[in-house]
Amino acid sequence: MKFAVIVFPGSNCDMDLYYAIKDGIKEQVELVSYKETSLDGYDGILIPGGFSYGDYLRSGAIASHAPIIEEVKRFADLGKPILGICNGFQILTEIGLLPGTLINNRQNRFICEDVELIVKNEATTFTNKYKKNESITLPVAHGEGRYYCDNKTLQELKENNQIIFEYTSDINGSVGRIAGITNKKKNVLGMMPHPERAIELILGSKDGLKLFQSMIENMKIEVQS
Ligand SMILES: NC(=O)CC[C@H](N)C(=O)O
Repeated sequence: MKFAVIVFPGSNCDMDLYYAIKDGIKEQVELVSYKETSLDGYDGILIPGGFSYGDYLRSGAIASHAPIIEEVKRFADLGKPILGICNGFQILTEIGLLPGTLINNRQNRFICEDVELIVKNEATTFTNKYKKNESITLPVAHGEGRYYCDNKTLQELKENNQIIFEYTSDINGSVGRIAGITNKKKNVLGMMPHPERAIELILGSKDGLKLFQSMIENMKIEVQS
């Protein structure tokens, strides 16, 4: 199994993700430039956190026009797994692979802290090593992390079980305390908290590890079938 971590100008969690895969689940991983136009040979795509293009215009807005994006969309259409964390989540909403958007935190400042989340849907490629409603702790570090969508979209997210992670308290004003969602097909996950920064206890939590373990297990099953 081989993962690609897509690197944009201003990505700054790319190496965290790289090591989460290399050392956390001991699988192959390569950094792939935003200038590339092919993702052939990769089984999973990871879009890291950071400040792509300095978050100018809106976080993720300029990255959504990068050369690699058409290929990310093609990969999603094929049903292959894509995980976007923080700025990665912002990019996934900008390119329309996930509904809604991320806007300034209600408190209008950057927040950086460990937060408690509930795993609302454990029956996905990304979460099936967790228990339903399991409480986990992951760090957040964002200024534009407030998930927003209209009521109709929120209803659809609920009906299709697309809400994957929910904050236990209202940390930034997100609609429905949403911390992470998937697309309808459930092969694209976007989340604001950082599982790649919580893969060993020395980092304060290893609650993020099961996410990568779930992904790899399901990717292997998919390839065998
Ligand atoms: N850690 C990150 O990805 C930062 C996210 C982002 N660009 C923000 O501040 O909203």
